[in-house]
Amino acid sequence: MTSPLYNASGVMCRSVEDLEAMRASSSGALITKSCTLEPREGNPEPRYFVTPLGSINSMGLPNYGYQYYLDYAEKYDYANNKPLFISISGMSLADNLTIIKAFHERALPCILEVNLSCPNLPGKPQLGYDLPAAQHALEKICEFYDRPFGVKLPPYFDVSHFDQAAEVFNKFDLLKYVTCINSVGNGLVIDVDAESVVIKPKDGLGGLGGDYVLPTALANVREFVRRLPGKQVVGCGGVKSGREAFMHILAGATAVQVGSCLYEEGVGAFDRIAQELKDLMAAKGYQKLSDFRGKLKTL
Ligand SMILES: CC(C)(C)CCc1c(C(=O)O)[nH]c(=O)[nH]c1=O
Repeated sequence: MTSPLYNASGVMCRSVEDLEAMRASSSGALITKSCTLEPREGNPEPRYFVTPLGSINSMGLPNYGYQYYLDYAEKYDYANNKPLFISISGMSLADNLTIIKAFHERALPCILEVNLSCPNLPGKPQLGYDLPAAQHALEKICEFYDRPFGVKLPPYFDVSHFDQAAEVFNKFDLLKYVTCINSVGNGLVIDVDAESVVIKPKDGLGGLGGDYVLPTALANVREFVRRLPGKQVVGCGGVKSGREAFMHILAGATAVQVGSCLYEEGVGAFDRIAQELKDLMAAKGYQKLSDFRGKLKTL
């Protein structure tokens, strides 16, 4: 069976070496690091920090520029390999459109995923939190892009925001899936002994991953599954064993991404988590994911 697990964008996917390690792993797919028009160094280090409860990062979009990933996508052997997703996070709408147009011209089988945590105009919230701007961006993309694509969503925390966001996404038939969630933004991890923050950028503020975000990730998956008929939801956030993968699928996820845990454990995480999920399903008498997908009970 093809694994329902793959990497969260940003982890094990910046270089061709990373991508080839993902392709050789037991994951069911792979996604690239969000790319920009030009290559970027990213933020000063330390910019990723591991804690007992997960991770905090302010990488700053380090990537080799979109042509690097376009080149990888052109050389990719789609007939004999798992699906390839390309994450796009231009520094402006114009950059996003330039990048998407370049991929569109090549008509490759890879699937584009627009990272809505991408920067907006200076001083404005990220696109995912500026829904009129997100709708405008999606309209400009769909003026020419005519193939299925997805978006990576930041976490939402207010029910009205689930409603407003879903209202935008439901306007776009080619938007076939959403990935919930990106890291929980602007957390602050403190080292008591050093009396200091743990990452250099943004005076220590960074996106949280791991155990910190699991309940928020599950809520976003379940709420968007309910609100986006005909679309799929990919679960991301807090997956470190078969149990969390099971939770995401029970909440309605079609597939499940692994970020912080993959960063720490490496590609062995895919084998371990898939086996744990298989064992859990067997113990519960489930043969396939659709036996329990979206069947979370309420009280
Ligand atoms: C936060 C941005 C730098 C604007 C986008 C890239 C990104 C980063 C990153 O490159 O810092 N980290 C995340 O956890 N999620 C992301 O979407």
